Amino acid sequence: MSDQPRYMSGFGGHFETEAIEGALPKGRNSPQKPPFGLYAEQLSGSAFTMPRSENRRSWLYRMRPTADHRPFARYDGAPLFAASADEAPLAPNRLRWDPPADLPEGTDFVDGLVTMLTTRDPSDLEGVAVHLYRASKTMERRVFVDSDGELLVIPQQGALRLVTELGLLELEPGKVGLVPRGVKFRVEVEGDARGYVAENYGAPFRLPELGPIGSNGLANPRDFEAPAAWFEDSDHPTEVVQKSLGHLWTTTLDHSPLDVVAWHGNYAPWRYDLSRFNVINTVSFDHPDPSIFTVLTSPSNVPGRANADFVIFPPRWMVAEDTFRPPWFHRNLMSEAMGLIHGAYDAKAEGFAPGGLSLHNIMSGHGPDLESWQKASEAALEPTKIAGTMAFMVETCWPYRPTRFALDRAQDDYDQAWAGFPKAKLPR
Ligand SMILES: O=C(O)Cc1cc(O)ccc1O
Ligand SMILES: [Fe+2]
Repeated sequence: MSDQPRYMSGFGGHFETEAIEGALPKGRNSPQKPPFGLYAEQLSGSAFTMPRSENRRSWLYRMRPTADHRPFARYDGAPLFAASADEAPLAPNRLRWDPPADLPEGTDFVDGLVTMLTTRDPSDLEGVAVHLYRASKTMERRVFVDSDGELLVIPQQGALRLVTELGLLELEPGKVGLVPRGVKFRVEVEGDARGYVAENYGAPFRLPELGPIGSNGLANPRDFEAPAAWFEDSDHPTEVVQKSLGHLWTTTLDHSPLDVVAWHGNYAPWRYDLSRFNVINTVSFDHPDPSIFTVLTSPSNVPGRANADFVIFPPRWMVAEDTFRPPWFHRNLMSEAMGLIHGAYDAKAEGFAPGGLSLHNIMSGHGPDLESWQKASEAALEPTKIAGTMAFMVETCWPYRPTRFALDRAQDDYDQAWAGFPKAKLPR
């Protein structure tokens, strides 16, 4: 078995994969005696009885059952992670953050997670939280697992290697990776890695419907890569840090739980290269709603009103005629958290740096800052390419609430982005 990741292509596919030939039972899920004395374990990411289109489960064939563990105790090694929202009433202000200068130093991925924005409670099975991470140490002899939601990892600086129960995923800025709810993993890093994590407590992310766009476009299913089976046979004590019901817990196993030798099913991690996104936009006039840039959506119970949308603003041509091309001024029902992987965002000339974050919550007025508005109002409307940039948005119907850490570090002059607009001149 090589330590070189191998991938299988397709979003939501029913995969089967074995790291050792003959490890995967044929024709049944739970034979009386699985090959080599492996344990069969079903991991369900949906209720058993959900419709086929919603049903997600995989069968894992592992060296020991997950059930073999001792009790969990409170974990306090990641004090800024799993923090709840600040309890004071939240003013309807727009908020923005520079990349925090005081993210944890010298930590691994788990201890380097910092919760910035939260919605709902994980036990609602709805909502999304936005975290930052800084990791300069590989997770040694420990793994993390999140019972509260799936994790969309969005690197901004530095490469990560996700060693998951189902296989290996390599990520670097420009790629995103998803670890499903309940899947254990450790993160290996070289150097100082930073980025964002969207933790989705609700329905798992899926590709949006394409409607009149047709059968191709936006994120295409074949560009998603799930890992082939990979395992480690280690009898070293291994710590499991688990996030459950909004808190962190720890227990230590006498082995590595990354011991899944074979698996099959449609509940699996994946990675996706954002540069594969097929951007659709106007070729005539007007700036369409940003829903055209949706990579993934987690629906809520209200049709069309997402629990969470992961939206990107990739390099693209702007050709609209007689049009104010950047985002227009707007107020929304949906709440928008935005991050920047690299480059500059076309609605913000200043103050929104790679690694930074902004929050435009329910009904708060926002849009281009003064400088972006001035430039775009006067620009010659030739075809121009927006290049060298990748911003993203985690949009949700549940208004965000920042943590204390976030509130204490918000820029104090963000409102100035929209100060000084000239008054319209009406005919006399
Ligand atoms: O910059 C923002 O606020 C995100 C955004 C972009 C866009 O093109 C249209 C609407 C919108 O909320
Ligand atoms: Fe917006």
